[in-house]
Amino acid sequence: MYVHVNAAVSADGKLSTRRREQVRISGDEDFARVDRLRAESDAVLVGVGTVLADDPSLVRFDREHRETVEKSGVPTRVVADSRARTPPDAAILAGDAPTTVLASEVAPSERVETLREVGASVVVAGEDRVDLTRAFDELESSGVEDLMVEGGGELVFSLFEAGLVDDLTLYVGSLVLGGRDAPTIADGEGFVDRETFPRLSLDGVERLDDGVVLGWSVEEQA
Ligand SMILES: NC(=O)C1=CN([C@@H]2O[C@H](COP(=O)(O)OP(=O)(O)OC[C@H]3O[C@@H](n4cnc5c(N)ncnc54)[C@H](O)[C@@H]3O)[C@@H](O)[C@H]2O)C=CC1
Ligand SMILES: Nc1nc(O)c(N)c(N[C@@H]2O[C@H](COP(=O)(O)O)[C@@H](O)[C@H]2O)n1
Repeated sequence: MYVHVNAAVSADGKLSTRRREQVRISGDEDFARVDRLRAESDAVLVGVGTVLADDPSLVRFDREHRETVEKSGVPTRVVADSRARTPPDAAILAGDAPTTVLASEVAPSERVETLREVGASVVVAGEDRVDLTRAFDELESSGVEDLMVEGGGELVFSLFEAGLVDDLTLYVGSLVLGGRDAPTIADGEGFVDRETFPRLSLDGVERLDDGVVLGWSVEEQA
C-alpha cells in the first residue's frame, strides 16, 4: 500500500493553534490540490484527535480527476481511534461514503458496537493502541492500494516511527500561529537518535495561493 501524508502548516510549522481548533491555512488553490489527492486515493485517514477537534466529513474530492485516474467509487474514510472515541454523530460517520474505524483491544465493546450500529466497519488491531502496521495490512487486504493521511501530528509521528510513510506534502501558509503546545506535523515522543530520523528527498516546490507546497519522498530506513 502506498501512503501519502498531506497537511497544511503555518510558516512556523504548526497545524493549528494551541487550542487545537481548526485553522484555515490553505487557500482555494491548495484545497483544490487536496481534492485531487483525495480523488487519487482509495481511502483517507485521520486520527481521532482530528475528528474531535475539526469534525471533518472527508467527503469532498475532485470527481472529474477521479475519473481521469480511473478510480471507482468514493474514497473510504478511515479513523485511527484506539479507544473508539469517535462520537456516533461525527460528520465522518454521516452520509453515504463508507467509514472504517481502526481501534485497539482496549476500546470498550459498547462503543465499538455503537460505531457498527451507525454503519462503520471496525477493525481491531493492537493491544492498547492501534497497531498501524497490522491495521494497514487489513486495509490493503480490503482493496486499499493508495492511502492518503490528513493528520494530525500524533498519528503522523507514529506512521513515521513505524516506517509506513512513502510521500509527504506540506502546504506552508503565510501566517504565524506560534505556541509551544500547538500541534506540528510529527508530535508524539519525537525522535532523538540521528540514525532514527526519517530522511526525506525533496521532489518538488510549487507556489500556490500565498504559500508554497513542498513535496518529499521518504527514503528507505536502515
Ligand atoms: N492543518 C492541517 O492540515 C491539519 C490540522 N490538524 C490539527 O491537528 C490537531 C489534531 O492532531 P492530534 O491532536 O495530534 O491528533 P491526531 O489526529 O493525530 O489523533 C491522535 C489520536 O489517534 C489515535 N491513534 C490510534 N492509534 C495511534 C497510533 N498508533 N499512534 C498515534 N495515534 C494513534 C489516538 O487515539 C490518538 O489520541 C487538531 O488541532 C487539528 O486541527 C489535523 C489535520 C490536518
Ligand atoms: N489541507 C488543509 N488545509 C488546511 O488549511 C486545513 N485546515 C486542513 N485541515 C484538514 O482538512 C480536513 C477537512 O476535511 P473536510 O473536507 O472539511 O471534511 C481535516 O482533516 C482537517 O483537519 N487541511
